[in-house]
Amino acid sequence: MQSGNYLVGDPLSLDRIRSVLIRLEDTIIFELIERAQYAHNPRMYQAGGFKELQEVGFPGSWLEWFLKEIESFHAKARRYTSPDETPFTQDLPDPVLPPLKFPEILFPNNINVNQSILCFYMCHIVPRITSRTTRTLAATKRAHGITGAEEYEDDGNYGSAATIDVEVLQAISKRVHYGKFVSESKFLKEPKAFIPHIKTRNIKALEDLITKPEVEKRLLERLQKKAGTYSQSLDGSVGAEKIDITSIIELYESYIIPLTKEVEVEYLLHRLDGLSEEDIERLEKKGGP
Ligand SMILES: C=C(O[C@@H]1C=C(C(=O)O)C=C[C@H]1O)C(=O)O
Repeated sequence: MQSGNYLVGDPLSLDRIRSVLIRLEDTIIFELIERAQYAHNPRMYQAGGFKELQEVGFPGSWLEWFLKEIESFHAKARRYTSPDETPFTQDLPDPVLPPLKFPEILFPNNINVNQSILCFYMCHIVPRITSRTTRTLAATKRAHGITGAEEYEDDGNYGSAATIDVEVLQAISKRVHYGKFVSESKFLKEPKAFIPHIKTRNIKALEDLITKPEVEKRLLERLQKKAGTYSQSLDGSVGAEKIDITSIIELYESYIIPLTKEVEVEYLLHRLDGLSEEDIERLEKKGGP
């Protein structure tokens, strides 16, 4: 397994980049299993869902407040000076330490698709992965005479659930934005294949160039195995799986992979920005940035 730290080895080796994506699969699956142990708790995702937050001057949702507070601390610890970290929160504080000197691996860009990640996570993923726990909670409440709207979806574990939500979102964000490293690696391997389509902004041609169906197929097969193994109860009891495995496959197939490819294409569309014709010709002839 190659190091995930791009300061070690060839930072643009596609194999090394893919090994980082594979490691992030484990983080995402385990964190989703953790989140699935709590109910949906939909008020956590509603702006104004907690009057206590409004009273302290924060108009957003419980989860947005967690993201702001956690990312503000991480920003002071210079987390977002690293090119493989992308915040959800805007206007973060400056680091208390001078930024680390990272090698200029990526072409300058300000691609950030975290609002799309936040949207699909809250709207589609959380309700799906927590549905079993939510149903069990409702049955328990009914057994204690609590019926109607009070039955559903809320177990009050807002702090624990939001802490896990932030960890899942940060892992998904890192995975999706790693598409920039993937694109830089593929571009430098054969610039002349990409340059004409970048110049004509032929998105479909760029999508076809970066898409590797066999890699995606292997990923989904690996995910099925991993999710099946990780979600099993230790006693191997059937039906007590900790999470709906198909929800993890759907997360990747419908959201993570498509969004990663959108990041790859967006990065390529701006890969020649500011370069002179001579720079581009040099790229076409010899390769290299
Ligand atoms: C990330 C890559 O680029 C594309 C996106 C993939 C993904 O999001 O898993 C997999 C293969 C490619 O279609 C890659 O080539 O490894």
